[in-house]
Amino acid sequence: MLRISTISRSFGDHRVLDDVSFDVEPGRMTGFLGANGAGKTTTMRIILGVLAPDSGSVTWNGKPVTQSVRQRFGYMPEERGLYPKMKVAEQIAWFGRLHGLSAAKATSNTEKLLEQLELAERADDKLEALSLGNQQRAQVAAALVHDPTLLILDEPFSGLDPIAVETVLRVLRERAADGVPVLFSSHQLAVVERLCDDLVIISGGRITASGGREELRERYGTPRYELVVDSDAGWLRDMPGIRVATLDGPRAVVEPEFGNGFAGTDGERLGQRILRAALERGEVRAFTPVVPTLDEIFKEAI
Ligand SMILES: Nc1ncnc2c1ncn2[C@@H]1O[C@H](COP(=O)(O)OP(=O)(O)OP(=O)(O)O)[C@@H](O)[C@H]1O
Repeated sequence: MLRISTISRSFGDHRVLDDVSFDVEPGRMTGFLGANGAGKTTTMRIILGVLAPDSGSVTWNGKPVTQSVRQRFGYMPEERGLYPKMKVAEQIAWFGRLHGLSAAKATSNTEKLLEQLELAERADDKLEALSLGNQQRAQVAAALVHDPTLLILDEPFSGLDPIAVETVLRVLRERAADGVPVLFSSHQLAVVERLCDDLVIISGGRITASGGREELRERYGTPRYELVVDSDAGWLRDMPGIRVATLDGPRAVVEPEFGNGFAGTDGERLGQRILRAALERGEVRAFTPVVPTLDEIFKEAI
């Protein structure tokens, strides 16, 4: 497991990271979400040892990260680092050699990855001849070629078309399933919402929320119910203990006025009271919990 503990970093008098702590667990895809300039890249650079923190520490399986441990990490930097004039397979294998693979292993890993990333046909083309999306697939291959113990990827999905997103995702998921912790940054909510198991949200250099995706939904999203009846649901406005979030004739979305929403015993009782009141007035077409989207959580957490 990778543990980031109370890391702070300033550039001049600009405090870019402020007491940042979170874990990246084996076997999980952890999405690192934040607006431009929130501090994602700086955090990743510190994990990779490219940049030193002013205070705080990074540990791998409980120990400080040494150079030999770091050599086994896989990193896809924000400023993509491949050589435009070099052939795709040649340079991916070369990256494998830089990370200590034998020539034979570097070649076989490269071939397998290019196959998986659907780039095999472009193996002997120069990188610059590839579309931007394909260049990005090659970047992913370069980060993975040495079978890393940890994967840190800066915006790996940005600029990819939906098919390429699926291809890259399949490859990353396979690594995660093998027990590799995967941390990937993104400022695209929709991408992260679908792809991550765990989520770390950073805003202005501070972690504002972190945890399992479902757990965060429950913790941060305001729980609501949608009620659909057979006549106007305006009577909900007079019901004590709830607030009507939206009302459109027979269709309403309600949330508790105070406390922990509809979670817990009190919340459940309140839910049942709303349902009974609706049944007393006629037919109930639907009564369903509304799961908050990551978008709502993100807005609440920053
Ligand atoms: N070397 C540097 N010198 C001065 N300021 C820096 C340096 N590197 C980063 N910063 C500043 O630190 C802040 C965080 O930048 P960082 O690149 O970590 O954010 P980010 O979340 O990765 O954003 P983006 O999505 O735009 O890449 C920004 O205000 C940036 O201008």
